[in-house]
Amino acid sequence: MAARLSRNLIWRNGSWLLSNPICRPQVCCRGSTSSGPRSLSNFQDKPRTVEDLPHVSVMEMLYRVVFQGFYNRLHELQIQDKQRYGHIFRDGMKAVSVNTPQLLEEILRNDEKFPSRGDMSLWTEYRDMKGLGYGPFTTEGERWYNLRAMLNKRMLHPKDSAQYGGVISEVVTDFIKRMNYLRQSSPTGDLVPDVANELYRFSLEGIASILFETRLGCLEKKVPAGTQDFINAIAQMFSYSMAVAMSPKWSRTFLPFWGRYIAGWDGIFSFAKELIDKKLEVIQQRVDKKQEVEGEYLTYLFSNTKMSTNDVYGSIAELLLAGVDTTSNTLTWTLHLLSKHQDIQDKLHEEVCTLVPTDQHPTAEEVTKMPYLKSVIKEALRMYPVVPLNARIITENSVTIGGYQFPKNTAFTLCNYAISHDADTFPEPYTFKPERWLRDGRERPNPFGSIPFGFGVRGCVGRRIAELEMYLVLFRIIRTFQIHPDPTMGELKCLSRTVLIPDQPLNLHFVDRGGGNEA
Ligand code: HEM
Repeated sequence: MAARLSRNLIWRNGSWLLSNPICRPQVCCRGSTSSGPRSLSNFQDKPRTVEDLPHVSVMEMLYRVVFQGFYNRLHELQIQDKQRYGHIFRDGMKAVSVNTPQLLEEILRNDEKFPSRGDMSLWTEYRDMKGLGYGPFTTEGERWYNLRAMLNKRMLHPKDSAQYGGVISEVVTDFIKRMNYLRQSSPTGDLVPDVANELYRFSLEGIASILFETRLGCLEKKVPAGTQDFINAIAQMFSYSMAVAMSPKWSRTFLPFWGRYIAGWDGIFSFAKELIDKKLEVIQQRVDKKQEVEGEYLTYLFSNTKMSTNDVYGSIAELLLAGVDTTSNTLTWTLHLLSKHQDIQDKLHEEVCTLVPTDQHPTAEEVTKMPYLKSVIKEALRMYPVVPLNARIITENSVTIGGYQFPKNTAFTLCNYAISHDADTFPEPYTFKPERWLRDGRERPNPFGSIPFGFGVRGCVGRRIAELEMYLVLFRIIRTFQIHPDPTMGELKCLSRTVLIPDQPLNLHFVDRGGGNEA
């Protein structure tokens, strides 16, 4: 995601550009306009083309992003752009932005056999330099298709993810213990500072226990040194990616960004390789002794697919990177929203207490059948779509979207944030209302109004695992604690740093509900 977002703002040869700019249309065009979108009823005999769209000039985009400070509030810019330029327009990077559920559906229904989100050279360059394999983010075309066929198994279907319920439950138990330790160490006896950081540790521990089949110790009082280096390496790689994308290649020898960016990747891969190699050794020993080889995800990749070790390195690293910030920030926003809505929290508490006996931990099957719990997460993802922006490039054919005809290789920017705040689809779009998603006879919103995990064959491979992690941990947090806001904190705002993150550390009070089962 980071590389994709950075791609949107790449400075090359003195100008901002998108690596896959729109081709010049071959079809007839009738003059351009920047005065606003034309309604579909204006559609006449000849198809309208990209030239007929309202467009944002490069200078205007630069002014807003750099001088008006929207570079870390790109989600807000989506809302402003929608008001200014309408539902479909050419953005400052020459891609076509869409911001309604209907247009999003039109684009995604045109997904090809091998859908593409666009250039990932920021990530592939490192892999090429070091001779490493590509993972699901960086691979394209038929190779991507074959890779996904292997990765999807044991991950994509709810039945596949359910098998990780036990592993995740153990991580949840350690997380609750840690929350207790932190709150009890606080001056008030119930305050947990910087909840997002704790949820980051939880998500990393959770995904690593599935992928590497090993525990990293992120939830221990002191994180082991190797794990801490790995966490720092991820942060380093992400924090220098924008600077690397924006600086010309010739500056790499004297500006510090490239070296630090590469050092971040080195740290990520060396940690992942060490764990993968250890696992490979264990599997090999079992194979040599003709013993049955059983295990979780990594064992499956090695023993049931034809993936090379190099490709496993590439895929595991990308799964890991995609799975931590997304899950942890979604949980952060969910807890923030629940702390502000005690009525919704009470309703959720009632559901979790009714459906599972209080002396038992919930199973994967149980949590995935809880309508209110699922609606709470779905609504949090609607209000804070952690990936606020996505993309598609239609490479094979020309395509008609919203009555406009586009040549092949047109890049589309999918404005997830503006779409999921569309007032026609979601009345009171800035109000937290999990009820919107209940299947209790009421009319449900257009499904393309909120697709936080993307869509189709290129959609999120980790969706079911992320959902399971979030349901299991939220269930046990709500059963154990009542969450209250910290009144000393100011209003929590949202920043777009590849994913949507809070603009300040979120502190919350975790008041023991007195059930006695975990506290
Ligand atoms: C709340 C949690 C998560 C959200 C909201 C999320 C969202 C997304 C989105 C929007 C995409 C792009 C899909 C598209 O283009 O249609 C994506 C792709 C991806 N996600 Fe997730 N994700 C989450 C968790 C995870 C987890 C836990 C993993 C790993 C286990 C993961 C692995 C991936 C990978 C590998 C891709 C690229 C797939 C491809 O290009 O074939 N994600 N995710």
